[in-house]
Amino acid sequence: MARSGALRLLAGVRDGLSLSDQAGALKALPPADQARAGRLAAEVLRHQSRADAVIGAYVSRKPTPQVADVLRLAVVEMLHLNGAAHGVVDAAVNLTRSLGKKGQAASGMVNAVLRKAAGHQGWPGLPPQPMPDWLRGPVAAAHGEAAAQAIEAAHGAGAPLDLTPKPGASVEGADPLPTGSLRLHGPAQVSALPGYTDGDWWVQDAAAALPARLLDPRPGERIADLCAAPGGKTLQLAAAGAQVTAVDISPARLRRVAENLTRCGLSAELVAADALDWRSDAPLDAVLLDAPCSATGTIRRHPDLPFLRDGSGIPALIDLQARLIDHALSLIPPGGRMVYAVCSLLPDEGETQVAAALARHPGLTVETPVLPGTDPSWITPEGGLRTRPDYWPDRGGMDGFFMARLRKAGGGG
Ligand SMILES: C[S@@+](CC[C@H](N)C(=O)[O-])C[C@H]1O[C@@H](n2cnc3c(N)ncnc32)[C@H](O)[C@@H]1O
Repeated sequence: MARSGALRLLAGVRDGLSLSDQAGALKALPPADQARAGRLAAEVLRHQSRADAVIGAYVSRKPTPQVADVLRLAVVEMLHLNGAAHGVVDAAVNLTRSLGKKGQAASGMVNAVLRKAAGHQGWPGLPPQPMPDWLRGPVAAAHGEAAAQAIEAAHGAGAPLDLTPKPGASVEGADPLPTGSLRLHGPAQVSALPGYTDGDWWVQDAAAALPARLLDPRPGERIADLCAAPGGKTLQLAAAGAQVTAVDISPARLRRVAENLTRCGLSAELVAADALDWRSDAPLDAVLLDAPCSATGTIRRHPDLPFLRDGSGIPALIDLQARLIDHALSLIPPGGRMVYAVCSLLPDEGETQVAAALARHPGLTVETPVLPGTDPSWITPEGGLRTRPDYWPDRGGMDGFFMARLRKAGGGG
């Protein structure tokens, strides 16, 4: 059942739906099968080019998209997830037969191809799935070819589960990371983990937890968290004792902020608004702007992203980010601070945005990030902090983020 669920999810991605858009699509399956279907679909997307290389060695004619997904799923199960060949091949043949007349005609071919693929020796040496050209070009230009390959390998490895603990909280069995996050390896049902109902922690990638730390919130400070949902950074700011206003354009996504705050026993003011139109009633001490972006730093956990995007939306995002930076700066007093962050691998959304903001705002400065557990080599020439999926390879990587702490001209600070 999980396999047919995975195929349904893959067909959805080919139709332009993200895996998270399809969260309700498998409701009829038991929860464990839904979870396994999601994991299988994600692994196929992470290794599609490698699976296609294996399949290509044994097919004489290009299979239909549906049959291609059955073949890819079986190859990934056998060669990557160490599934027992006989069970995987039988299941794939049955799934092919269930695809109607064309499937029945293809089932013999599927059986023959997969029996040969089961003995394929070259899987570990196959190159990782390449990033799409619109992403690979700028990443390789900024960081070099070796880094682009290392990032691709990190995308293939997927992501562990990171938690941000409330001050003083711990989670049994989780590895503490140098930056203060906790890391769990292997699949886990989040709501069944110790401390979930008590709200001792929330799910947040280790790199995603850095922008709020960079802002260095103090108890009692009034801080606006712009573009706040689902609220990982709002929770960090509130847990540090700040008076937080969380602004997001999406009321539905803000509801998730509310749920997370309630579970963790924290509070913040929630405002559903376009951040570009929002102004605070009372003076602010600081702003955190986690701007909407290409999300290309999160491909480890969202392997569907390269299949759904073609890069055409990026110029509009870059324009929006620049306008949000200018507006955020208008919200803080002279001498006030803001952190700009994006979960993007693209310099145009990170390093270049900050360089452009410095040029637009005379007197604006970037403060060198000093964050426990981060490496000085992550600091960029603009004075921001760049994280990449290939960092911490032995620990399981981290999301790609760019962040910078900006100090507005004037004031005493
Ligand atoms: C990268 S996510 C934010 C993640 C969040 N800061 C966290 O840590 O959980 C970007 C968010 O920006 C919101 N957004 C996009 N455009 C916006 C705008 N013009 N004003 C306010 N929020 C916006 C989206 O609804 C989305 O929730």
